[in-house]
Amino acid sequence: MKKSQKKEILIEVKNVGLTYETNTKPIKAIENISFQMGKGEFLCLLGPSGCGKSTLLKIIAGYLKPTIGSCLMQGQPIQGPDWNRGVVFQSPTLYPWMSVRKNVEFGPKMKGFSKDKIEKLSQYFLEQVELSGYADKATFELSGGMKQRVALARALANQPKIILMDEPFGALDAFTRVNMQALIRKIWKENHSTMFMITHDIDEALSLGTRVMVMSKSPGKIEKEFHLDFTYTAMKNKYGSVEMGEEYRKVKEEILEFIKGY
Ligand SMILES: Nc1ncnc2c1ncn2[C@@H]1O[C@H](COP(=O)(O)OP(=O)(O)OP(=O)(O)O)[C@@H](O)[C@H]1O
Repeated sequence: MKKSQKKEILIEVKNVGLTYETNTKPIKAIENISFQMGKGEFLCLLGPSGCGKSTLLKIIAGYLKPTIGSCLMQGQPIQGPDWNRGVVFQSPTLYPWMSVRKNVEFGPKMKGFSKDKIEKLSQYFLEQVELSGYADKATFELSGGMKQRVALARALANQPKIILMDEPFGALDAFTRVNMQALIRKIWKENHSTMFMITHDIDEALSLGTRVMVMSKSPGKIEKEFHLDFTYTAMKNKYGSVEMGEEYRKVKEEILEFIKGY
């Protein structure tokens, strides 16, 4: 794509704010958030605990309605959850009574696809998350990292236009986490996906995101934004790791400096 060509806008968040009504006092979680997401972007969202990251993700997913402002997908208001947006949470919510394969096939089945298409989809995405050999296992037989890969395959099999991930690797050990990062980068590249990911890990954000946004403490607002290409250099690297050069250190320090203020 030529640089002068504009990317197709997938998500538009316009002056969004959300206040939770509680039994005691209202809690203003986020306010005045506006941004657009283009097709193919990998956006990572960082911010201090409680600043409203999950609230924003749930609004984009369609689980919550903003108190003020609007959220659009391809120009249409987001009215509720739908197949266009796949969601992956920190703790994979799999159906424990179903096999790995059945978990992945659940969405395509609900969409009424033919048996042949359902099988093709589950086979393809189980291969992508490197779990073909575990298709007939029960999900309780899997490790945490494997369960998260099933959750990812299940979200991908619904062929959403965007995947929203809330701290997807937060519960995993450091080794598994690094492998999952390489896997998600590969999936993003191979499928030309659009990704929105919440993380607490600055290195994770910098090494995956083509764009990183940093939020301030509650009520959360977007305070900083970076357009990055470290993830592309990691793809070229034999070991799939990012070169932490001068530019990387500069961005990381700027984010650390900002977060230290909270
Ligand atoms: N259902 C709810 N009812 C009332 N308040 C809520 C609800 N969900 C979240 N909050 C409050 O809204 C604010 C933002 O919460 P949110 O979970 O969006 O933040 P977060 O940045 O994702 O946090 P963390 O990084 O710790 O997961 C917090 O003050 C939280 O206590």
